[in-house]
Amino acid sequence: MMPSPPTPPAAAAPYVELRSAERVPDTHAWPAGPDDHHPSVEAVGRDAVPVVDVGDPGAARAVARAAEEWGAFLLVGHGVPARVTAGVEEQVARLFALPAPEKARAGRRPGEASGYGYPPALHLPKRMWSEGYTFPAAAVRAEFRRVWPDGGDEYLRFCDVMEEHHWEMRALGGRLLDVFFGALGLTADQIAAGETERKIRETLMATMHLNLYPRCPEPERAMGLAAHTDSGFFTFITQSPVPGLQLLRRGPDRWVTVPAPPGALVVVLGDLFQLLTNGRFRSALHRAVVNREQDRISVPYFLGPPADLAVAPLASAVPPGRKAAFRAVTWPEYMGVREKALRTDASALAMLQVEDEGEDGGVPPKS
Ligand SMILES: C=C1C[C@]23C[C@@]1(O)CC[C@H]2[C@@]12CCC[C@@](C)(C(=O)O1)[C@H]2[C@@H]3C(=O)O
Ligand SMILES: O=C(O)CCC(=O)C(=O)O
Ligand SMILES: [Fe+2]
Repeated sequence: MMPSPPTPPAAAAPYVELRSAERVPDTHAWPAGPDDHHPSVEAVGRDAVPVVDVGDPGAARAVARAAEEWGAFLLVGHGVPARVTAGVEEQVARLFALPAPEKARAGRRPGEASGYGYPPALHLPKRMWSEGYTFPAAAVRAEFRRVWPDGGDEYLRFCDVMEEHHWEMRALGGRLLDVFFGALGLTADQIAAGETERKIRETLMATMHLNLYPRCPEPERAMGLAAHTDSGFFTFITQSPVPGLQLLRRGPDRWVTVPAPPGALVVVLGDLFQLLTNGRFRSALHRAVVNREQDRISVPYFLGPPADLAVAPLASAVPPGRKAAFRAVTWPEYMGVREKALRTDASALAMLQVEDEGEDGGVPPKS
């Protein structure tokens, strides 16, 4: 689900050199849109972003609460070495610091899933104040030959670091998935014996999207990454210590700035997880804002089903005697539905909802 009305896509302009800009050019200046009518607030009191320690015996309960209320949380106690996270940020900064023609060698062409370029699923009237690079996490070595065709030390170092990050995140993804299953009420035995649960855990696919948000001379006129929900199951976001990620809290609607405590990963739930949990866990509307002083890097690691796996509500998430609230869909099908929904200002999840005695299927109102 994305909040903005359908708008003509921005002209396929190449990235402008954002770092040296003294003003925000017209192409990047965002008029006050629906998102901007909500105030941005600090993450304190009832707006404190939930923190979950994955090693805590009460983790499943904490995850259930956060997933129902926020669709997002900060994850600690995950065991990913700080050395790996620091290495990733260093390598991503180095990648984006390469001269423009070197990055352009890996430019993502229309219809391609990977490469240097704009977020593939956001079609917006204005450009965003960021640079991006998307690739399947398992294909880092093949992908980055496009940037460093001759291989060499820089290439090898980049790939080693990204691969180690991928292994850590993939293992953590499987572990957190079981915590989510526990949060739905499954016992350890049921999780171990469940055929669907096993299939989902074993086939989880990972995509990485590297984001650089350069510091901006007029941050209030620019947008780092426009408001969106992620489409997959869930996303781990490794972010630099510079805050910028915001989550939309409802009633009254307000943007909450997610803190960036050292070592914490942000977990954001996606639309297919809302569908998988029959609407019990919610995907989170989020965006990234920019600031005047510092560049910010974020490295989201998207986990979702393989392209040919149809995702339907888990039996354990459908209340006894009720029908599943959504029809089954594959990830590529869902992307198509979402694209169509965007053009008609509809909610993609609502389009997949199955009528059932008029009860709430768990789709939140469009913002
Ligand atoms: C796995 C994916 C999720 C994503 C589309 C993609 O194929 C690769 C990039 C991801 C991203 C990152 C920025 C925001 C977003 C909406 C977009 O346009 O590209 C997400 C996509 C998503 O979650 O649907
Ligand atoms: O920069 C961030 O923290 C968020 C990135 C994000 O939401 C995305 O790439 O999908
Ligand atoms: Fe996102």
